[in-house]
Amino acid sequence: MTAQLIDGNALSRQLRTEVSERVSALKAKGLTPGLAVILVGENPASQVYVRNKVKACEDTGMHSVLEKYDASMSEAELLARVEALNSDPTIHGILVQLPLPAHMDAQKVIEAISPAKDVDGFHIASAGALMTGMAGFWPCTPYGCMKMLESIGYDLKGKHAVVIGRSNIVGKPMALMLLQQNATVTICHSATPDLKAMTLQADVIVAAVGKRNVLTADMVKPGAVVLDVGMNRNEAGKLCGDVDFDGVKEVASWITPVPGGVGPMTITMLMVNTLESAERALAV
Ligand SMILES: Nc1nc(=O)c2c([nH]1)NC[C@@H]1CN(c3ccc(C(=O)N[C@@H](CCC(=O)O)C(=O)O)cc3)C=[N+]21
Repeated sequence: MTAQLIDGNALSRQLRTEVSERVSALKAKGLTPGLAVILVGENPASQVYVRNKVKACEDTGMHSVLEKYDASMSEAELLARVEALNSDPTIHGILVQLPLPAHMDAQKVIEAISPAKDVDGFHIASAGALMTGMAGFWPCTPYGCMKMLESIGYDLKGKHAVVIGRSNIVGKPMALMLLQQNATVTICHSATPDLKAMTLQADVIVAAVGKRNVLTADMVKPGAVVLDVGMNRNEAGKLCGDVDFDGVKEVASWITPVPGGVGPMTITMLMVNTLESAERALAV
């Protein structure tokens, strides 16, 4: 058997078209959604991601501001920039690109962002909203994974979902979103003694570790749905995920590729959150 592809580029195009239409409707009411992206330092991967985010804004008709600062910027200066954007009425979403330089406390900077503009969904208020089912912003990567499952008409009710990885940005929020859709959820991590015994029971597997070949074909139940959140490079410098794609695609029913899978969906959900924030601002 060969799995069908969940195409993150195609789904992103479709969702971004819907976003563009809602952006036009807001503009007709006199409001242009705006995203501010702050990049501190010269991390080459971050430069690429940030450029993609700004381009996605332009493509959907949103306003965007990219603020680039030297790695020597002080934490106090960054906090002052965040404060200024919090009170800027043309900005509905604020994203501080991670990782930040080592002399900064990333969580402290995130907590300085107004929860109303926390389109990354990293603020403790956003995490609390997700946990309790209140209105807030969902972190973009797991949110994109949920949209991918929705796109294939997958009903999570009564299914067993196994999440590999427990980060605040992907693993933990992913588990909560799957739980909200009535899946039985298992979170596996570096201290899980027998990962394969867990994944073999899974109807849905989300691999979010940041290490190649965490999931191989022998670990997957035939017909399972596999979502690959990994962003790694192989020896040849080629982008690859956490899943041994060539092996697992022979066992799974659906699988996301890397590149062209969860990555573009992350950016799409950032657009969705920013639009949503602007719509909420208008509703006030
Ligand atoms: N505050 C903050 N929010 C983030 O959302 C955030 C962050 N910091 N720091 C870095 C990570 C990484 N990230 C990616 C988003 C899209 C792709 C993506 O579109 N990838 C393409 C390939 C891009 C390429 O060729 O390098 C794909 O998978 O097809 C990748 C990585 C967001 N991040």
